[in-house]
Amino acid sequence: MLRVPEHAVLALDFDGTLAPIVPDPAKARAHPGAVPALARLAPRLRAVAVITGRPAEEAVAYGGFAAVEGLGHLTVLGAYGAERWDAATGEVHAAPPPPGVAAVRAGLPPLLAELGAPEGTWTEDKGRALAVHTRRTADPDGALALLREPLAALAARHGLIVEPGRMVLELRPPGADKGAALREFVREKTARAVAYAGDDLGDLAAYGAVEELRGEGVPGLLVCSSATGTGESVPELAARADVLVPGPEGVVAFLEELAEELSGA
Ligand SMILES: O=P(O)(O)OC[C@H]1O[C@H](O[C@H]2O[C@H](CO)[C@@H](O)[C@H](O)[C@H]2O)[C@H](O)[C@@H](O)[C@@H]1O
Repeated sequence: MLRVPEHAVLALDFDGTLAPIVPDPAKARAHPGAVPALARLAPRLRAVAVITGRPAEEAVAYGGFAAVEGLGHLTVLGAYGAERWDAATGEVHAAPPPPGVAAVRAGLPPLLAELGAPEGTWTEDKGRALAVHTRRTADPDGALALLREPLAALAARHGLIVEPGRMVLELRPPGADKGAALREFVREKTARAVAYAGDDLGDLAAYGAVEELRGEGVPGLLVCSSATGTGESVPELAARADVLVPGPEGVVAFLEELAEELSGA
């Protein structure tokens, strides 16, 4: 990446990587240093993308990514790649959600009541997916264990899959993942090097894409935004990463360092 920055794609996850984890998903915001660091870096790279499980428009708003000098060509791939926002147009492109999403939306409240989902269980309606969060319950891991199988069964009945994450089970359509989204973005930009930073299970697919690209001769760098000490780290991600940094603060420091190196290049 440092050797051919003008041919390199940098892609990053949002929650837990660019934005610190907070109890209320609606209050998540990019680390204050994230946008300035990306704005310094982006003009020196082929392209920069944020690849997230969030709806694209929400990630743009919570990230503060719109109308930023230096980020005029940023792309946000939301809903695991099913939605796309480009800073150059300010438009979001997405296919309509499949009908199974409406069926799951209707089926979730009675199922959660029937299961006795503990107080604090909260459903985030993302339009094309429903995410059931347990972070605000007294026992988040216990609540996840209680809900995991019944939610998987509900999702399967309506043609959806369950995407597990940090204190969340997301019921979403199959067919998109961060790996496919990253591969397609690298192809579109005809990039010759790639770096990806993530923190959660949903990022493993993007790690896989970078590893595949390496096999095809495209140099790749894997960065893990580690949640060490929180009980939420993903050992598989950490084991496959080239660089381990302590959460969004560490990611920002890493981006700043990279920007510094490239400004001297
Ligand atoms: O792909 P990402 O950008 O990492 O998005 C994954 C999910 O992130 C959000 O949930 C996570 O962050 C919340 C805010 O810090 C936190 O409260 C929650 O426990 C985490 O799982 C978001 O709410 C989900 O919709 C995203 O799919």
